[in-house]
Parts: sequence; structure tokens; C-alpha cells
Amino acid sequence: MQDELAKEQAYLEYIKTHISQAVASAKNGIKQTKEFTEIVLNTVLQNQSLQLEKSRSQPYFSKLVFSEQTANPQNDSGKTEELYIGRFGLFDRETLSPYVIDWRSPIANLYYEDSFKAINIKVEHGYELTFDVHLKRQFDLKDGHLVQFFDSTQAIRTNEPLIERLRAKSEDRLKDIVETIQADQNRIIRSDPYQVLVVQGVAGSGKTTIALHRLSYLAYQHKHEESFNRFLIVGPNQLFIDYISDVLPNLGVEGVRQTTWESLLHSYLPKKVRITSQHKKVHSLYEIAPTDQARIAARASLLRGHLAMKELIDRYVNHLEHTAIPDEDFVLDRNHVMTRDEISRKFHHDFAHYPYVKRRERLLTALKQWTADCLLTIATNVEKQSHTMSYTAMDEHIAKYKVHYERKLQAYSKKVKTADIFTMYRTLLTSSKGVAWLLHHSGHNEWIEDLPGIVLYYKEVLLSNLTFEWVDLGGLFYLTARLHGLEKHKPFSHIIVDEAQDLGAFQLYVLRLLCNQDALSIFGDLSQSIYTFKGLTAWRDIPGELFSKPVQFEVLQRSYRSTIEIMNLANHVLQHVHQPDQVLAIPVLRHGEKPCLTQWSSRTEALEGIVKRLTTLQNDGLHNIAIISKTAQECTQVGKWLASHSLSIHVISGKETHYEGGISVVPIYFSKGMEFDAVILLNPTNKHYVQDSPIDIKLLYVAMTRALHRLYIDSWEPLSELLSTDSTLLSVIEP
Ligand SMILES: Nc1ncnc2c1ncn2[C@@H]1O[C@H](COP(=O)(O)OP(=O)(O)OP(=O)(O)O)[C@@H](O)[C@H]1O
Repeated sequence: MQDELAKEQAYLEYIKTHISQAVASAKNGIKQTKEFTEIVLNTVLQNQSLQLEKSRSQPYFSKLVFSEQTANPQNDSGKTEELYIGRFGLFDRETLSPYVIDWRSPIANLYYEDSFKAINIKVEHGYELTFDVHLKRQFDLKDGHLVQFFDSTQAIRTNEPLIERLRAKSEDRLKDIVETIQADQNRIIRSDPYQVLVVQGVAGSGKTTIALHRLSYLAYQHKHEESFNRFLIVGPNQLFIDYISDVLPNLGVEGVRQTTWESLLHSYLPKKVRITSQHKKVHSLYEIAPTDQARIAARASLLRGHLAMKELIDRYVNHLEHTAIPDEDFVLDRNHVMTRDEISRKFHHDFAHYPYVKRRERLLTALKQWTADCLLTIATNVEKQSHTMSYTAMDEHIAKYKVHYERKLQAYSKKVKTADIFTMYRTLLTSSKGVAWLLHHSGHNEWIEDLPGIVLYYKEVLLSNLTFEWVDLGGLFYLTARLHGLEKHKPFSHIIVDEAQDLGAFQLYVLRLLCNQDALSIFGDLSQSIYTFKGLTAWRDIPGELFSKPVQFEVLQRSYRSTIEIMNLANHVLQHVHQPDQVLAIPVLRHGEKPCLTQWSSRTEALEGIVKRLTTLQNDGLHNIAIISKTAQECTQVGKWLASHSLSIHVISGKETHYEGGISVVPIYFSKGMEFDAVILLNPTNKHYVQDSPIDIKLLYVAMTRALHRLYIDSWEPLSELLSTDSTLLSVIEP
């Protein structure tokens, strides 16, 4: 063993020397120049040296010892090979032989697969080779020094590096997991980029993390033809986007556009379009007891995210196209008539490949051209009579025709229907007929008693010409696409959607229109859909028939974030939602303290207790801590109280674009997607978390599953029935 360690140490030093030489040579190659080609070369060299610098402290994380199987075992050379795997490939610049293989290369699959025997690897040009793995060695390198290594073979497996990694304290940004990607995660990362992928993963199963690794993998696959700014990540809010922003650069992928669904679609509409903030709606949802008005607003929102909305718009645009041209011939005079059939042929056949607005323009240009041709015929005929008419009379005659024809053209053009997106959208939603159609086709006939209320709601929110709600962006964008087309916009090479359960099927579908083929990867968890006014109820709502290949559906059931004890309690709560296809998380083997419940006699007493605990937690090295409540109002009050007790805290209100780490006071709906060393759940009472309310159950589940190591429940009012359980799941602490 000592020998092996010494050998590995020597190899590490050898690689580090190679890196130093390669960095020096890349830097030496950079010239002071104004020559364009040399500037480009400088950028390549700069990137190369940056990447090498990143490799220096950890050039690789594992070693594989393997051999290839051949079709005829008798011909097997029996030769074993060794490969080191790292974040980036390293090659000898002269011989091109590899020192370190990039984790995204096909052969690195041998490391990520569970199995050790007969592993098939697709190599270039569709060939498949079969390998046996004899050894996987995982290195523990710290600051460029080898501390220890862990060996796995067919007979002896170790999970130590994974568990070690999960035991670590959280940092203020999400981190990459290249060293410990699991086999099911690896398959998702490497799945077909041109097939819509839907991943349902339990809380903490690594969805966000592997979504980012997938992008890094795709960037590697297309490194010669793509630029990273054609990749897109769609996340729930700016805070989340900031929180995940370290992963891709650490994996060598810079400049990927990361945005929210709202900002993305807004950018396709005219600048003057205003979108009202969602915050008010979200706040009112959790702060105030549900009213009829809130129910109607929620239903009015859900309808606009349903795929029936696409059908409604399609029907409307189809109707517009069919009724676009007037039911009459275009008559300039008795001798110059373009029949309606001819106009119809042009519109419905010759120009049919254009979107509506362009098609209309084309038709009017054709009519204008024909009118000009007719005028030319008149002029030629008039000129033939030059022996009987003076030149002045001839000019006057032609001018009279010109005016007459132009009037006719203008009158006819006005009758070819125009299309204003905003007027059309409003008309569509403020008619009882349209909304009744939506209710029926979205399968919500039972909401019919709310029809007048929903129409009234649309009339109120769509009152102003150019102000809309965020949920309208899907419809407005789709109408724009149907009427104007999207040719001007270069499609994205791949779009990754995270927290996708918060978008309706129609909202997901419009993203498909923005990407190449079916290059869309959708990650989410239905157990975390916590909004009554948006989101999916089932993955099958995503319409397979709208895509060219069937949707690839994957499930991730193992949860890596929280300890077994925290996950057991979270699963206990989640079981109260009786939803079909519900998948409960299986925590990976990592134990911790049982969640602790303290029942305080008053709010002040609870907060004083929490202050003491915060100090203990920080002394234990747990620095990222979230105090979580259902309502923003409670967060603001608690935040003020804690600040007045000289604690440095961040109250998250939803407007932040930067995550600071440390102690955060945060409403559950803004904590989604994030994780903390410890979570303190404030006053989960019966009033806040009703036992048969799926949304309340899911909110509680989201809050609890944010915790990596410790979960505390501090209550000063009667506890929610959802948390009533025996001492196997919860320790009760005396105040
Ligand atoms: N294979 C893995 N190796 C090490 N850590 C992992 C692995 N998979 C996931 N994790 C860790 O688990 C935690 C949860 O990951 P992530 O936030 O990506 O999960 P998620 O499914 O998006 O969670 P949620 O839906 O609850 O927000 C992170 O700390 C991540 O680093």
C-alpha cells in the first residue's frame, strides 16, 4: 500500500511538472499584437493556460485499470491499461498520448458505471467496444497533495468518497460533483441531446447539479462547432441563478446564458410591454387566508399555462388566416379584375410558408405590383392614341387612372385583416366564449361557475394596452411566433429547465420553439410544486405528440442532500399527499442527529432560544443556516428582531440577485432549490400547515429538505398535525 501511495505521489508530481511547463509554454506563446489571427491565437492560449491553472491543484480525481474484451476471447491480448480521469484532459503535446482523460470522454463512462464487467462504450463513428474494469481508484487530493486513495473492485466496493463529500459543510454556492456522479445520474447527463428529456427527481437527488453537468457534457461534445452562449439555463429566480453560478465555470464552461422564464420571453416582446410583478400574487397566496378572489385569480392563471391555451391561439390564428381576405374580387375596373380565387391561391398556396404578417405583406405587395402592371397597360394603350390626344391630355388621363387604382388598392388592402398581437390576445381572453372553450378543453368543466369571475378578472388585468401578468408571456410569445415567425432569432443549441414543475405544459412548450430540434432537458419534482396558480400536476401533461421523438422520462429516487433522519421525517410529512405516481426519496447512507422539536411558551422565548442555538451551530462549523417560515411577513418580523439582537442576518424578500450565505431568514418559496447546513423551521402550526392541504404539505416538505445536517422545529403555538409523530422520527427538546 505504501508503495502504491509513493508511486501515485510520484505520478502526481510528474503531472504537476507537466502542467507548469504547459502553462509556461502557453503564456510564452501570447504575443503583443494587433494582428487579428494572432489575437485569436492569444485567446486560445489564454484559455488553455487558465484551464491548466484550474487543473493544477487537482489534475485528476481517479484512476482506472481496465482491459478491452474482443469478440474472440482467444485473441484478447490480456493487456491492461491505465487512465487517469480529471475535469479536463491533459495530453503530451508532441505524442498526443493522454496523461489525463476528460471526465466527459466516452471512456470515462467506465468509471461512472456501477458494473465492472463487460461494459459497452460507444466510441467514435458508432463503434461499440466492450471493457472489463479491474480497479477504480479514487484520490483524495488536497491543495495539490495526495492525502489518500480509495480502491473499488468487482469484489470490494467503497462509498467512502461519496459519503465524505456529503458530510462536508455546505458552501454558499452549489458545487460540481464530477468525482462522485452516480451511474443513474451519469446516464441522464449523457442522454440523447435531441430528444426531450424529463427528469423527475426527489428533493436533493442532484437534479440541478446534473442539469449543469449535462450542459458541460454537451459543450464538450460540440466543442468544435458550438459557442456556449447558444446554451440556455432557465431557473426560478435570480437568487437561484446566482446560487448555481459557480458550477459551469468550474467545469470549464463560461458564458452560458442563465435566466428566468419571464426574462427570457419578455426579451422577445417589444420593450414597451410591461409585466406586473409576481411577488404580490405569491405573497397574498401564503399570507392571507384563501378568498374567492384568490381562487379565481389562481384558476385564471392556471388556464393560461395549460396547453389548451396553445390550441385556442392556434384556432384563432387559423380562423384569421381563413377569413383574412375579403369575400370579393379585386376590381380595378371592368377590364382589370383579379378574382378572389386567384388572390386566395396566392395567399393560401404561394405564400403559405410565411407567418401571417409576412404573408399579408407579400399578398399586398403582389396586388400592388399587379396594379402597377395594369396601369402600365393603360399607359401603353393611351400612348397608342397619341395621334388623337395631346401629351397633356394623355398625362391627365393616366394620372386619373393612377389615382383611381391607388384608391381601389387601398380600399382592398384595408379589407385584408391586420393582426395586432396585444388586441388579439385581449379579445381572446375577455370573451366568455373563449374562456368557456378553455375551461372545457383544459378539462376544467367543474370550474364553470367561476366563468364570469374569470372573464372579469381577465378584463381587469388585461385592461391596459401593454401591461400583462407574467403568465401572459407564454400566450403573447406564441402569438408572436405564429403571426411574425421566429426566423430572426437563432435557436438555442440546448435549453435546460430547472424547477420545471412550476411551469405549465404550455409554458414549457414555448421553450421548445426556441431550441434546435427537441434539445430540451426538463428537471423538476412534483412533490415540490407549491403554487396553486401555476405549475404541472403530472408529467404526462407534457404533450409527447408535440415533439418529433417520444419524451425520455427518467426518475431519480436517491436523495443525497439530507441525512437519513431528516429525510425520514420529510417523507413522513409528504406521505400525507395522496398523489398518484408519488415517489418517496431514498436517502443515501448518511446518519445525523434526529430532527429536534422545541415547544416554546411564547414567540419571544422561542427567538431567544434560537439566538443561543445559532451561536452553538456556528461554533460547530455550520455556517450556512436558514430560518424558514411560511410567510414573508413572519420572516420580516423575525429578521428585525434578530437584527436588533446584533446578529448579522439576511432577510430574503425575493428581490435579491445575489446569495450571501451565512444566516438567512427566508420564506419557503424562496428557499426552493437551495440548501443549508442547518434549517430552523419557525412555528409550523395547524393554522399554517393544514393536514389535508397538498400545498401546505409540500411547503413543509420543501422547507425540511433544504437541510443537509440539522433540522430544528421551533413552535410556540399548537403544532401542525402533519408533524405529529413518535420519538423514532423526532426528538422533543425541553426549552
Ligand atoms: N452524485 C453526487 N455526489 C455528491 N453529491 C451529490 C451527488 N448528487 C447530488 N449531490 C449533492 O446533493 C445536493 C443536492 O443536489 P441538488 O441541489 O442538485 O439536488 P436537487 O434535486 O436539485 O434538489 P431540490 O429539488 O431539493 O432543490 C447537493 O449538495 C449536491 O452536491
